[in-house]
Amino acid sequence: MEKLLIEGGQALSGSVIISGAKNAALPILISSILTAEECTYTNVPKLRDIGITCQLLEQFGTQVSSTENTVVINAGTINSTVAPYDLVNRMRASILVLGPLLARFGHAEVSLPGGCAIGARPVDLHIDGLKKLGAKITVEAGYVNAKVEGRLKGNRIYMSTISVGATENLMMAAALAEGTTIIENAAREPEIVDLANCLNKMGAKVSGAGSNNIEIEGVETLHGCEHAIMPDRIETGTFLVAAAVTGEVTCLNTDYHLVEPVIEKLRDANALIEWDDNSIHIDMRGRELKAVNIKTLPHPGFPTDMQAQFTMLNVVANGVGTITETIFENRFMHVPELRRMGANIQLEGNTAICPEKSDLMGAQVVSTDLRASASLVIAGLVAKGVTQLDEVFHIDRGYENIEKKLVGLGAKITRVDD
Ligand SMILES: CC(=O)N[C@H]1[C@@H](OP(=O)(O)OP(=O)(O)OC[C@H]2O[C@@H](n3ccc(=O)[nH]c3=O)[C@H](O)[C@@H]2O)O[C@H](CO)[C@@H](O)[C@@H]1O
Ligand SMILES: C=C(OP(=O)(O)O)C(=O)O
Repeated sequence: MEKLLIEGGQALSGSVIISGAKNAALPILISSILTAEECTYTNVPKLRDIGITCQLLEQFGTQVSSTENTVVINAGTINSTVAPYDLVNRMRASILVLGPLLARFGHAEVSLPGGCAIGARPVDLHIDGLKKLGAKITVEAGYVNAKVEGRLKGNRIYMSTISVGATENLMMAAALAEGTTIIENAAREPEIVDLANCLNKMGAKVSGAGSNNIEIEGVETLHGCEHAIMPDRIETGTFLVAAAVTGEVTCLNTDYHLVEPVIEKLRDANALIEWDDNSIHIDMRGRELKAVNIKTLPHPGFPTDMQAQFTMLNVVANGVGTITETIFENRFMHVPELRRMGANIQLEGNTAICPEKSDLMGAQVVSTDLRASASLVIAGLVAKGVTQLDEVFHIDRGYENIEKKLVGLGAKITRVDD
């Protein structure tokens, strides 16, 4: 099992190149299912979840080739529409194949993703939305079986809960439906805009992505495309928080506008932030770090995927900081691990309160999920002594070369395998 050994106490300084966004790359790679022509994607991050997505696409019979950060997919050779448990189980976003497979082939059998460390994460909105488009869907023996006679039919779909994944699944399915679909109360995340832009390059007619109402005028076929994946706003935010507790960092190949909710909180924390067209500089040297108050919300609110990192920031900041998680019901798994390092965090329902600044000591801690691991790495950078982070595969789901990037900024981190 691989683990990270982090020797704390080094001031971070320098520049880091931000990778393409995992949460944009996953649906976009999956959207290649919608066409029999070749699609070329650049700025694809090399991540565990991207590897699993490629395996899943190959399982359907697609041809996938990758070099560095480019992935080329040809789904003209698909001969199966079954997404098996052993792959879906390894990555929840696999459920996103349901809409595209159904729209292009008229059938799909996709294993139900289970819950995960951060919550139950049901897929009812995906299923109900596809039913509104005319699919017949049953759930049996752990599989979602979906069928449609002829093409899906456009419809008005109101989402009772804002869901990123369901919005993406339905947008992809509706792209090949007959007639017009309107998704009301759609998610507005930037990754949805990136997916819509990519679909439009394939010949789809999607408008309104990034707003509450997305309109998709279905077309009969889609064609191949070339698309560069947007920068990862969560990786950007994670490096900004790492810098806020240790020194100064410039994030390159990113976009300030993607991280405005995070920047606002870093300014509340007393960070000096400067930015230009594709970089963001944060400097905390000689400044007092102040605890912040945060409530996670769907975009453009504060992202839940940055909650664990800011919980960690509050641990070492001056003053009282309060963080309320409203998206997932169990997203505080990092708290007991941070406590093992000496963090004073009180949990009251879905709120984590840091009443005062804590001095952290290195300890053996375990990753429970992706962003929890990121918060523990940041804790390790600040703590006295050595932190051993176990189950490190969680962080490899979403951070490309995490330890190499941090070492490039002056951190002392090694990966060991035993
Ligand atoms: C691959 C990807 O892009 N993952 C992101 C995506 O996850 P994901 O798309 O899974 O998250 P959703 O936006 O769907 O989930 C939001 C809330 O809706 C609930 N829900 C969702 C679907 C459904 O059918 N029924 C239902 O009740 C969920 O349990 C959750 O409480 O958005 C989350 C919220 O910003 C992020 O934390 C994840 O990083
Ligand atoms: C929760 C996340 O991802 P996923 O939806 O893939 O589990 C995340 O990126 O923080």
